[in-house]
Amino acid sequence: MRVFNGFEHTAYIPRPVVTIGSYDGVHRGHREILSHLEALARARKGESVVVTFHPHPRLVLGRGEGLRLLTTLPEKLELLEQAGIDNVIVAPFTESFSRLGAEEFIRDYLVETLHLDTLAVGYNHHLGHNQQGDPGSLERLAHKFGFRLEKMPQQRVDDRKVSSTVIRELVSAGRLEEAARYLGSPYRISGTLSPQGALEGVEPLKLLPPPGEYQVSLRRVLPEPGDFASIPAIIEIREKPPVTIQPGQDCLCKALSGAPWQHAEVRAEFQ
Ligand SMILES: Cc1cc2nc3c(=O)[nH]c(=O)nc-3n(C[C@H](O)[C@H](O)[C@H](O)COP(=O)(O)O)c2cc1C
Ligand SMILES: Nc1ncnc2c1ncn2[C@@H]1O[C@H](COP(=O)(O)OP(=O)(O)O)[C@@H](O)[C@H]1O
Repeated sequence: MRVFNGFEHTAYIPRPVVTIGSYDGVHRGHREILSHLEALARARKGESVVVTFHPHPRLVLGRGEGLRLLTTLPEKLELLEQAGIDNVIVAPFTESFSRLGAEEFIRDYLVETLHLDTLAVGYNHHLGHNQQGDPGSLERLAHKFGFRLEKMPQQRVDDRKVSSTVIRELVSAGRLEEAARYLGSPYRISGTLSPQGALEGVEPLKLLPPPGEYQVSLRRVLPEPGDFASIPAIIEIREKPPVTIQPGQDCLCKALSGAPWQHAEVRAEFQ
């Protein structure tokens, strides 16, 4: 998978089949779009492209109060790679970028820079300034600029709509099995293992489950020959400091002293 930092750094992509969004969590609704994107790219003899934003739009637009994310950027990229995506463009989301209208954005970036073949969006997708570009106006723009538009129906699990918001609520309530069902894979956190077994450097914006002890399966992000694929561990999420969260100070991996992966980047997957 190729990752480009911004549109100005993209290389040539043949017949781009594109989708756009925050993709926080890369949940089952997202995955449906992604597998459709892959199938379309193969059928069109092109390549799949996910355009995602960093930082999360809500943090830039002043609606990020208390927002915690299901995935850090590296976690999101790993999940997109596992989904078989060919290219990801990480668009720096700034205030001035957010002021672009849907038409301007599509013309300048998707048509003139990428030369897109197809745009695939979910049933409720909005883009552009103040989210003015709804699926109806995207249809008009597809006609005007001559690309194909594919709209995906809503995905439900247990007869409930899958969304990043629903999954954030489940994780916040410690309902990690249900969260995993909506995500399509276990909820995970990443950090560096200290010799004392603490998980350090956890992204401050990462959503953590409530304080308590949890069974996890721990694995090295970059496995080395001879590594166990994963080892069972218990993670203790501590009460968060009241004002700011210092990276690494809010969770502790117990029962790992003597574990072989000190100083290594690890992922803990909640059971
Ligand atoms: C060019 C462009 C401009 C955007 N401008 C805005 C904006 O003004 N306000 C906004 O909320 N989202 C904006 N977005 C972000 C998307 O609409 C994004 O999908 C949305 O913020 C998702 O928000 P949610 O997670 O709160 O549903 C823009 C996206 C693009 C591509
Ligand atoms: N449950 C779902 N079913 C189908 N598509 C979905 C679902 N949830 C999100 N999507 C689509 O995934 C794409 C990326 O969504 P995103 O911008 O991350 O917002 P969301 O917070 O809704 O997941 C959008 O095209 C959106 O319509």
